[in-house]
Amino acid sequence: MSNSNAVVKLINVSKRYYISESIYVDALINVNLNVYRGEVVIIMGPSGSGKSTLLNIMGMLDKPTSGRVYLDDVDVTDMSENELAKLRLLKVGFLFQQYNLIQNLTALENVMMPMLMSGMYDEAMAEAKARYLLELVELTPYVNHYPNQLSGGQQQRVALARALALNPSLIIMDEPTGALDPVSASKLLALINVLNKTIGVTMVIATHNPDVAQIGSRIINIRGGRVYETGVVERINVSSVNVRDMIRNYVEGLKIDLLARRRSRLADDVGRIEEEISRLEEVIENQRH
Ligand SMILES: Nc1ncnc2c1ncn2[C@@H]1O[C@H](COP(=O)(O)OP(=O)(O)OP(=O)(O)O)[C@@H](O)[C@H]1O
Repeated sequence: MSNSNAVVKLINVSKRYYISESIYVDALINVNLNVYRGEVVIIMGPSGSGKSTLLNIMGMLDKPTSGRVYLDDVDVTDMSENELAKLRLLKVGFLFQQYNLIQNLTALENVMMPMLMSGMYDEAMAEAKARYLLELVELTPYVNHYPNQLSGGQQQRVALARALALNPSLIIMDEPTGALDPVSASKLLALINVLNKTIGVTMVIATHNPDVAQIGSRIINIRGGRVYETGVVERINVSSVNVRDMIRNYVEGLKIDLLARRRSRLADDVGRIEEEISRLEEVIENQRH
C-alpha cells in the first residue's frame, strides 16, 4: 500500500450503463484522476457529460465497469456494499443541490445523525460536537428549528455541518449553490473556501456556476465521459467570514472527535486528528499576532 497523498485516485475508470442487452451509454471512458489532500477540484462539463457518474464513483456510491478506485490509498473497487457504506459514512461527506435533511429532525439532530450512526459517539458527545459545527456555520440561533422552518441557505449550511460531522477525508458536492439565491450562495461559498484554505478540507465540486469554480484549486473539464484539460483558478475573497472563530469551533469539534475515537473500538485516525488539532491551534495563535 503506497502513501501517495492522494485522497482519491481513479485509474483507467470506465462506466458503461446498459439500456438493453445491446444498447449502452459510455458515461466515463478511461478516466485517470487524482485528488490530493487539501485540494478543491472543480468538475465542469455540459449536461450528460458524466459529472454525476464521476462524483458517484469518487464518493463510492457507484462502482466502475472497469478500472480501479482508491480512497486514502486503499483499493475500494471490489469492496462489498456493507464495507462501502461504512467507509462512506466515516470518510466522505456529501452536499447536494437539494439539501436532503431529515424533515422530522431538528438542525441539531440532523447534524448529530452521522455521529450516532458511526457508533463512536454517545448522545452527549454528538450533541456537543453538532453545536460547535452549527456555530461554525453561524446557525446557533436555529439549532432547534426543523428544516421547513429554515431558509434554503440555512438548510444548506446545516447540510454542510452534517457533511463535516465525522471529519471526512473528502467532501463531494453536486451543484451546492444550485438552489440558492445569490446572497446565500456567496455566503456558502465563502464558508467552503475558508474550510479549505484554513482547515484544509479536501473537496470535489461539480458545477455549472463560474462563481463556484472560483473557489477551486483545479478545474477538470469533462466531455462525453472523457476528462480534458485542467486549469488553475483564482480564489475568492473570504473577508465575510470570521476565520478565527470558525477554526476555533472546528478545533473544539475535533477534540470531541478525539475523545469519541479513544473511547470507541473504531479508534483509528487518532494520530492524524491529534496532529490536525495542534496544527490548527497554531493557526489560531498566529492569527492573534
Ligand atoms: N442509470 C443510468 N442508466 C443509463 N444511462 C445513464 C444512467 N445514469 C446516467 N446515464 C447516462 O450517462 C451519461 C452521463 O450522465 P451523468 O448523469 O453522469 O451526466 P452529468 O454530466 O451529471 O449530467 P447533468 O449535468 O445533466 O446532471 C448520460 O448520457 C446519461 O444519460
